[in-house]
Amino acid sequence: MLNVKSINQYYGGSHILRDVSMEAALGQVTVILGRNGVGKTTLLKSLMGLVPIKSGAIEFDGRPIHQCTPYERARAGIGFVPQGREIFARLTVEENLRMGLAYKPAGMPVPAQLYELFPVLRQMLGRRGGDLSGGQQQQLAIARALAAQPKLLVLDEPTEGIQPSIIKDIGRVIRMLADRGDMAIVLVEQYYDFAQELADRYLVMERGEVIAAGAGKDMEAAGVRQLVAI
Ligand SMILES: Nc1ncnc2c1ncn2[C@@H]1O[C@H](COP(=O)(O)OP(=O)(O)OP(=O)(O)O)[C@@H](O)[C@H]1O
Repeated sequence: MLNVKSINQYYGGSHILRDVSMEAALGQVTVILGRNGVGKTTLLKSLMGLVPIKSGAIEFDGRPIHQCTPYERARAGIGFVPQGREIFARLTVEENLRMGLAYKPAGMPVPAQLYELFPVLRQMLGRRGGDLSGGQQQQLAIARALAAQPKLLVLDEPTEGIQPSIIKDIGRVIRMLADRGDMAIVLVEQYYDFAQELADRYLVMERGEVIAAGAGKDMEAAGVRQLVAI
């Protein structure tokens, strides 16, 4: 589904991603862990085409996409939930959800299933995004990414600054989406227990490199908790 082959990325003269390779499969949650500043967000931005890579390749659904614009990648079926959520504060919840459909044919409805996943959004359709709590905004950001029914969902630290009950809800939704079997999920996460609970596969980054990877069930035994402890 997603195949990242030895990518290198630079910010100016700083070599940030160093020969990073990874895969994500349908029906699986692939978790990326690592301490602050190791390049996790940069890796996701490279997947989305928000920053250019200098070398390597990114294949999605069997075709190279690393030359494609972010718009083309979204159209190809990649949904992105950015760090910090990036909700449109002055637009309503419903308008935010419609933004997720921006590149779909005009008049396409917001999938009703989103309100089953996040019932709170249905109650708040007319409320401005900026007036929602952090947890509700996170749910809205995920729902907005899901509106276009992506084949790959990429999430950057969805638990950051969110209260425990909503973290649980978000975890349930991520598991459910993966178990449906028609979507691959890539999750960057610093909250170890949440990451471990969801991971089918994991990889750990340090200074722009992948230093460990394996099956989610082996994370504890492999000492990943210690690798990412601050
Ligand atoms: N726009 C930028 N210009 C220059 N350097 C940047 C830029 N964005 C990030 N960096 C640097 O790239 C490195 C990787 O940052 P990145 O945000 O990818 O790390 P991260 O693992 O996601 O960290 P965090 O968990 O804090 O979000 C850091 O050293 C950071 O300072």
